[in-house]
Amino acid sequence: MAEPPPPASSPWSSGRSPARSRPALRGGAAPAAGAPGGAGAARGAQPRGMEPADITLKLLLVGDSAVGKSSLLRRVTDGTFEPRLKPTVGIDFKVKKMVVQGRAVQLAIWDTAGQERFRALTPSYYRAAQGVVLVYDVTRKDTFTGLGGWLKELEMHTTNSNIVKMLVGNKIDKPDREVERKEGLQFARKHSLLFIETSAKTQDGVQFAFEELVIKILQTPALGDESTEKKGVQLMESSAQQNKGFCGASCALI
Ligand SMILES: Nc1nc2c(ncn2[C@@H]2O[C@H](COP(=O)(O)OP(=O)(O)OP(=O)(O)O)[C@@H](O)[C@H]2O)c(=O)[nH]1
Repeated sequence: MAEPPPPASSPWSSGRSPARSRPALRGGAAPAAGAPGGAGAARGAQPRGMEPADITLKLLLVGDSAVGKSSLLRRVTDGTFEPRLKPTVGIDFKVKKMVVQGRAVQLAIWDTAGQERFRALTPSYYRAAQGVVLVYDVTRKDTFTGLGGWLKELEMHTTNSNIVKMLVGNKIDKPDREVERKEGLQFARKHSLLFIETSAKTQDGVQFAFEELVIKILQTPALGDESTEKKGVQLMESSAQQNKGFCGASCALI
């Protein structure tokens, strides 16, 4: 079925991601924050049974290269996992529609490249984000020790002082853990972050992480208010009921 017609000025135009291998940004020609570079609008007949989204939220995924940001994005939006995913070039973007606490929410999730050579591209994307998912790999200590740098970068570039930050320790399915859960929890407490451990491979904690982030954003008045405009975006699915109530060993939200 065709994607719904987007509003002319909507940044969430197509719900489709630019090709993963295509640099979304080149030569400093960054699209405005909130506007996916080159994402064309897929126009078509409005499917039956859709409800308009109450809220649109912009979320960012940041963290070192290969920690699993794109895999988390794929898992939460498509329900898939690719064992040999290529590194993100520039910026990737996908839309996730969910119902959280009875409210139709549309998430525009931006996946930034972790590789150093793309770092200069990302600051403009931090603008107007309501939530950030800061990801490290529990099997690579260096990705954990580097978190301070990511927090500094967030402080420097985010325009929203109330932005909700979630720390995610990913790849808990792997046996060779280098970062204990309690270390992640301590770091999260120290920096007032939500915290959860996940596996994009097995999907443990993934849906729950995004739901909790959304709930926290909705509970933050300055963020909830500015994002509650109806933007005419249509919902085609409601997936928030999946994994409802998941809170296994990996879950520790503060
Ligand atoms: N076992 C396991 N492998 C994972 C998991 N998440 C991601 N991977 C793998 O780790 C590799 C890197 O994952 P990506 O999702 O591309 O990492 P990224 O953080 O987006 O990397 P950049 O695009 O370079 O910033 C891929 O081969 C994934 O298949 C996980 O939860 N468990």
